[in-house]
Amino acid sequence: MEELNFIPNLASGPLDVYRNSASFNWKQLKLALEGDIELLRLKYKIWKTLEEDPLFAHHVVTPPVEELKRITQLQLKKINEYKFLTNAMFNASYGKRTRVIMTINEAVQSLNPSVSVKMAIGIYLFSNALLSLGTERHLKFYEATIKDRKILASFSLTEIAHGSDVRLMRTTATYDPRRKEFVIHTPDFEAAKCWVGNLGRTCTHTLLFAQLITPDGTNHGLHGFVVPIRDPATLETYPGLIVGDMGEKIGVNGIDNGFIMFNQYRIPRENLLNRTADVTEEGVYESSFSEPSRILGAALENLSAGRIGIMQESCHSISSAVAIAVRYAATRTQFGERDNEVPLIEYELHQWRLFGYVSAAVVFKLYIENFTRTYLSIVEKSNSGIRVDNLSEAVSEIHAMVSSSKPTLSWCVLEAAQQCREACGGHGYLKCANLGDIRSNHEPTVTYEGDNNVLSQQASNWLVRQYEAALSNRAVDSPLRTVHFLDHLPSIAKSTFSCTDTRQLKTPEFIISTYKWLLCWLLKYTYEKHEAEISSGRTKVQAKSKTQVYRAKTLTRVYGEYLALTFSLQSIEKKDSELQPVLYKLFCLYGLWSLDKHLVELYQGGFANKETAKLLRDAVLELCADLKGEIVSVVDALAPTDFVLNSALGKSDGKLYQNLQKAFFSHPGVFERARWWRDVVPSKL
Ligand SMILES: Cc1cc2nc3c(=O)[nH]c(=O)nc-3n(C[C@H](O)[C@H](O)[C@H](O)COP(=O)(O)OP(=O)(O)OC[C@H]3O[C@@H](n4cnc5c(N)ncnc54)[C@H](O)[C@@H]3O)c2cc1C
Repeated sequence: MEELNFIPNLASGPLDVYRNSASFNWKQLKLALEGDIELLRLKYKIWKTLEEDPLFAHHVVTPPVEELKRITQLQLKKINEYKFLTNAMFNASYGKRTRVIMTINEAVQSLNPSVSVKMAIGIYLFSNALLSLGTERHLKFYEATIKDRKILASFSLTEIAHGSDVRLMRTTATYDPRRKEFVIHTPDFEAAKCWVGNLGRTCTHTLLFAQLITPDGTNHGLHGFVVPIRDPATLETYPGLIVGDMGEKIGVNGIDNGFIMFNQYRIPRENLLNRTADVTEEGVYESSFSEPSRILGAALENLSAGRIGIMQESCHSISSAVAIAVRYAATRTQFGERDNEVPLIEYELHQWRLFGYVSAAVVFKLYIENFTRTYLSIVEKSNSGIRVDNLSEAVSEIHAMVSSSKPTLSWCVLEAAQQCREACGGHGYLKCANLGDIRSNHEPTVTYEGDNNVLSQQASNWLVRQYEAALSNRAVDSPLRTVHFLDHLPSIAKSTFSCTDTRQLKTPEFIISTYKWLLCWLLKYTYEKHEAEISSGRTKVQAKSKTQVYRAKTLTRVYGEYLALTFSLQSIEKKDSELQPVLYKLFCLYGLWSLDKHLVELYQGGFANKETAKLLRDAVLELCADLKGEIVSVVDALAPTDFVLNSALGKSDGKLYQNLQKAFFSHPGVFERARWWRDVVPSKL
């Protein structure tokens, strides 16, 4: 236990009543959820350092948008100066270094999401792209970004008229062999790049995706280019560019999202990221697929790393939201019998509203920690040229996993933030509760790095392909074994609900086998509809579109939940025996609480009988009741420090009304007469 002394103890107070009934030590659970003591130590070091720095002090009143952008940029500069990524960590193996970078990102995100997004795009996404899409000639940009921090980058893909459908983007990069340069051009406002984080005010370079055109007029499709935007010394944009800031958004206002139009803007030929394809000095296009395994690894990294980062951040957002709402529920009393007021947490309705989300937070954390390790080990092997069996299939499977999990997690976290806000009643609506900021800063994650509904379609396409293979007795391409159960399709499809007691439902075996049935049935339901649409004369695109609602979309969500369950279960099985009882309960609650939302499909497909809904819902409520004595310590394990949580309702001392009074009384001008009083009182004439 001494090894966990770097985690500050919690102040004694009203929450002790519930803390004392926990069956486990919350610090040990915290370590189990983090998965690595050194990374946990680093997180606490970052939080402590930033707490002591006035630049990171919280704002009681939201500053104007332009000021938020200034502060965010200054905070990023300061974080660079702190050098949380030490030289030793920087020189460690790819897997270790990336885990450290991800931890720094998570720690910063829970304090100020705008800074972490700024850092993730401006430093890590860009430098990763240089390594994976570029070659030796781009190392100077890499060093200047990640080591010297002289470059702050942005990522320009989205255009005004095209976002999800990237193929039709219209920004061009035409090669001019005379001057050995690419000429970047924006034909009209609809083709302006937009939404680009860091572009509005601050970035020095952008990673631009544009249609590459050779002198013979051939369009070779979208390629990546490093494009200088501003003079780093003055932040003046270069001639030939029209760059603007997009103005106020409904969250993450510290980020300067911008738009840009290029007017015959020239960049050197060498700025094309040329790992997979190049243009010779004379203007001949050459594809260089000399090392297919490395190229695939590179593609994998680019596609998935950013979305994994979003999922890690989502885990932090849901952890903070449930910590605030559960601590509030344990200290806030309302109603009761004979003047004996009862804490909200005692009400079954309140438990049901919140505990499912607490279980989701735990399951997601364990899932993402486990999955990240698997993912990084595959990328590391492939980058270093070590043979990875079925790499191409693994790349497709990981893409499907990420494309289903990002929607499943980010939507669930958004629902959680809203439910937690409501569970704190009117006080939850105060800025000082922090639930509003958590919600609105999290919200765009369902859209950026791939809109959730569009990503879902990519995941279901992969799933249906595996189903087709299983139907025709071909091998399922699932090196990570996420759908290897399709080899037993006929027997799974025949299974039905046979439980007679809630105890039989509250087991990983029941939950996992029910999910397998559900996936098999949704695959059949989606596939058969698609085939029927094709038979009726629709095109493939039309048929895909007609299978989304109730079918493919639900299939993807269920697959995302199944992944969270199977990966977290693997992790729970290896945890300390003292922690396992509570972890299994949380696992079962998440599984059954999620299955409750799929009862229609369980009945529709003939799995359920007349007892199913009753037993399943009884089991959910029993688990909620069982977890009541544990839940405060569970959220203690999930929560960051009080400074980071920044909530008058969710402080770990549980002194709800004292903290609320302090927040009210310290609000600037709280007791002042309105400065504008003269404008509104009746004039004396
Ligand atoms: C805060 C924020 C930061 C961002 N940062 C960046 C950045 O740094 N760089 C960058 O390049 N971009 C950035 N973006 C843009 C983001 O990546 C895009 O908004 C996203 O890819 C979606 O594209 P879109 O907005 O054009 O939506 P559209 O593609 O127009 O989609 C609109 C809606 O239609 C639905 N839809 C689309 N196609 C289909 C279909 N086939 N079937 C059914 N429904 C469909 C989608 O689900 C969506 O709900 C950012 C966006 C936000 C909000």
